[in-house]
Amino acid sequence: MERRFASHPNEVKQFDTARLRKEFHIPVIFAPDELKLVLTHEDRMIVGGANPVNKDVVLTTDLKDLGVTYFLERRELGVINVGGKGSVVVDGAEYEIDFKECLYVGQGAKDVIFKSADSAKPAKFYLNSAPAHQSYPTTKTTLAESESGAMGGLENSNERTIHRFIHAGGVQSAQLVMGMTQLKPGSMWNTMPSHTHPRRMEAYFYFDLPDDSIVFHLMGEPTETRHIVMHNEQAVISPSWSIHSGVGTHNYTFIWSMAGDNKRYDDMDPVGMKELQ
Ligand SMILES: O=C[C@H](O)[C@@H](O)CC(=O)C(=O)O
Ligand SMILES: [Zn+2]
Repeated sequence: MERRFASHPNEVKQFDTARLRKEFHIPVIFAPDELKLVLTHEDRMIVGGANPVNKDVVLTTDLKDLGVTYFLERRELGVINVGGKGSVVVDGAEYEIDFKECLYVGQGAKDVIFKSADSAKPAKFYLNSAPAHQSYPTTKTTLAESESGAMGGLENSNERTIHRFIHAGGVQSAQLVMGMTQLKPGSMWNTMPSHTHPRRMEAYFYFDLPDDSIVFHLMGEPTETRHIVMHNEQAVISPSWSIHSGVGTHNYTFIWSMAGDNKRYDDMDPVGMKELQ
């Protein structure tokens, strides 16, 4: 497991492109038959992926990684499948998780195994895990069961549908909040006007993006914005003090996830358009 430390905004102001990418950009989420994990010290969120192709992928850890005997001993997990049909087996109970479906796995689950239904169309499980000191029930949510709503408009090129899976009013968790936003064709902007939430960090994972398209992800303090170029199926870490927004050369979908002091989706400090620099 890769470990990244947290960054101070005064230091980040000095970063060049390579350093910004090294600290915040996660270029590889899926590798065949592997579990890829990045632990950031921003609220100790883990961002990663499991991509079972020719064999199942097991959620493992060792004493050096988390200092526990099994991964979810003191953590909870959110999973969204962005690939072919698959399933997640949690302590012997199998949950079929199809494209854009979500599984929450509560603290204390000992054995978590990721499976693909068809190796020609492997499942791609995007993963987020946060520390948890209380167990909540393992729960699957389909797109139709999620709390969804329309946001934005075509005149601002940000017509999109938001799906909230794990949040205060949905699937219960200790601190993890997770959902997915799908942009309509012709809409390129997410989360503009932008916001920060000093009470929670956030991670974005961009997908449904053609190979020859990119997203300029925007980060930084509102008066010190920077960009990180994103390709399909890549993630980016947003510290609590940073905006997180983006504009693509094509429409796309992204998964957002947060960890921190509360689970209130609407707890955001809006940044006025005229404040941005
Ligand atoms: O704190 C919440 C997050 O930044 C996202 O949910 C924003 C988002 O999905 C969007 O505007 O499209
Ligand atoms: Zn946010």
